[in-house]
Amino acid sequence: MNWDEATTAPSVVRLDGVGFRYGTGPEILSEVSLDLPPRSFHFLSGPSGAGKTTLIRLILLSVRPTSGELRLFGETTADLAGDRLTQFRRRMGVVFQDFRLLDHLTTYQNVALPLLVQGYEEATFRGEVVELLQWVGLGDRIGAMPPTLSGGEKQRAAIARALIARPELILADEPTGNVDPALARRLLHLFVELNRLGTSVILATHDVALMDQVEAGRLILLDGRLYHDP
Ligand SMILES: Nc1ncnc2c1ncn2[C@@H]1O[C@H](COP(=O)(O)OP(=O)(O)OP(=O)(O)O)[C@@H](O)[C@H]1O
Repeated sequence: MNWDEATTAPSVVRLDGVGFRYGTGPEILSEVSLDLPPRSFHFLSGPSGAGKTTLIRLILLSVRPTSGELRLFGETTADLAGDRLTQFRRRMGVVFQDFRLLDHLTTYQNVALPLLVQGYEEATFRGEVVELLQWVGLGDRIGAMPPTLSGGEKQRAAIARALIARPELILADEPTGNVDPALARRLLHLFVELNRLGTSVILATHDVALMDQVEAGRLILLDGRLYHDP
């Protein structure tokens, strides 16, 4: 990237004074502002119930701000609907806390699903899916059904599925929960490597020891407010 591109590239995620409540419930997020440049890596932390998953759902456009503005890839998202909304969502990959793998499909089919849904022919991506599964260390579990995978294997399958369509932004909600510290470090390094290749990463975690291993921005949610460290 040359200097001109670096200075003009729009923020991947920008929130200005965003507030959010579920229905008529209490305000979960208040006056949240955030400006994440392309190719950045941020941890998102905060106590249980602070709103980390909610913030991720907002960025994924699964729920909409009750106040303030959310911009993605330099564009306002307030009026997105239909095909345009689908196009925006396809620019993001997500690893859910509970994996959300489909139990009746193999590991390979789960990871290939986002490409099938987008209308690609299997012959065009088969090698790529296998290569990605090998990259996340699941080369020998390609034909396995999710109920037979360990927690760590399910997490890696969910990570591979989030990456297969080469998203510009990846959101991962506790992707290293439920695995031992050594595997957590390996999974973290998958995200670091991905970030080196150009993808922006937001990784929600409670794990301070994990955050200490990577030099990255830290976003901290506390009482509905978002703090930046540094
Ligand atoms: N669909 C919903 N309807 C109403 N309230 C909700 C809903 N989802 C979450 N909440 C509430 O919003 C608040 C924030 O929840 P959220 O899951 O975003 O927190 P979190 O920081 O991700 O928590 P954890 O670390 O435990 O996963 C909590 O008080 C939760 O009870």
